[in-house]
Amino acid sequence: MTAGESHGPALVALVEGMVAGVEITTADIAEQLARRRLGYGRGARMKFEADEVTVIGGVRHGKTLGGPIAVEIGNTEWPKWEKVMAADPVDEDELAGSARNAALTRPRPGHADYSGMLKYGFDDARPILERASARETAARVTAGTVARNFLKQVLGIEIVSHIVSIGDSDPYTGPAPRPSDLEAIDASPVRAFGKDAEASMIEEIEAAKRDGDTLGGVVEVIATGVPVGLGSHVSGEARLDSRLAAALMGIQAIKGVEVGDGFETARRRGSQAHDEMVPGADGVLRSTNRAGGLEGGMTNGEDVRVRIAMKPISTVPRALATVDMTTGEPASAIHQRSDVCAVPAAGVVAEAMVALVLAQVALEKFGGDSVGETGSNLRGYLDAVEARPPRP
Ligand SMILES: Cc1cc2nc3c(=O)[nH]c(=O)nc-3n(C[C@H](O)[C@H](O)[C@H](O)COP(=O)(O)O)c2cc1C
Ligand SMILES: C=C(O[C@@H]1CC(C(=O)O)=C[C@@H](OP(=O)(O)O)[C@H]1O)C(=O)O
Repeated sequence: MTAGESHGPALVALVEGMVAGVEITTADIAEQLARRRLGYGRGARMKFEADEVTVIGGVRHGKTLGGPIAVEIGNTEWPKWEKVMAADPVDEDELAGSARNAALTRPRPGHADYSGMLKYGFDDARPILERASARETAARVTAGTVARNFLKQVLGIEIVSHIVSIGDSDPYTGPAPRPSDLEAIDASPVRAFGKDAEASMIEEIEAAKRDGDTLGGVVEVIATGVPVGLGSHVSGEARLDSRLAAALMGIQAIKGVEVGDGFETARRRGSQAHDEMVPGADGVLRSTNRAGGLEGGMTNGEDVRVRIAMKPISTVPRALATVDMTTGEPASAIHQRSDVCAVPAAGVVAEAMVALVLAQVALEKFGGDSVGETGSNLRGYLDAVEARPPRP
């Protein structure tokens, strides 16, 4: 669970259900938050604002305690917004003349402004955009860091993402990266895995910037070391593919989720769409992973691989046509500043969402209250699984 507004004093992330003994520090969270702020095409706000991490509860001397974990992500820009976003009533005089407090009455097509103003009964988009803003993803990345550490320390699962394309750039078509490639990917200004794809993405962003426009793109997330049998076939809600899709679609501006080869699979014949099995020395082997590690709503022991489609940023500098909600007249949509492209950041957020879902299904399967107990439950299961089928 997360709480907090974009220009509020802080965001809060609350993680429930994590076992005791997971190693996690303020520095681990800060490191993941720093990754989220990077990326060619991000707006000015990423430069002047900083995330201040304070772990409020659930962790002692660098290890989780088994209770809810609460983390505050303070916003260094708060002093500028103290009055405009105050929780308690503020004297009208104190707000008079404040540009920041001026009512935002020209909803941006593509953002939450219009529907939110009507649904929640506001004449000003401020109360809507404050919570709709993807600033909230800082809290998700924070929660995801706890899940990420748990997955790595207990199950050996690691997660990497990279940007496949931005706007109409030439998509990356090479082999999927491994977790050991993460540092190189983060060193790329667009979080690309491959120099050709990187150059094409940067070109797209430059062109959009010149034209006062914005861009979306495609992100791929890969989880390695995932044991067979997470998730379940027994119901729609239990299927891991549906849970991953819901979590990823829940990220601001994500409009599509693809599992494995996804839409491309729909164009293939069955003989070319699935991942054939052959007996190997260590069990069943697959020469392909078109399914993205998921069959029947369960992991099949291969890498989990998903892609997401992000729409272009809706605060378009060359402002889009809208209607002023006060006068009913045609108008230009709100624009003060914004990201041109936030796809690289969305990749880091997507890693966090995948980590949270995988941690949840792993804990459903293996249970336990401590790293040791969950680990021994996992080992018992893996011993049973590894004995099947008999080796030829
Ligand atoms: C990391 C990230 C950064 C974003 N930055 C902006 C931004 O600067 N300006 C903007 O209008 N939308 C931005 N968005 C997108 C909005 O949050 C999103 O368009 C809005 O929530 C409406 O999208 P929806 O239809 O998916 O809810 C960003 C999204 C993400 C994931
Ligand atoms: C602050 C963050 O992202 C913000 C997400 C966002 C939006 O509309 O989603 C709009 C921008 O904020 P503002 O309109 O105040 O410039 C981004 O900077 C962040 O990611 O930390």
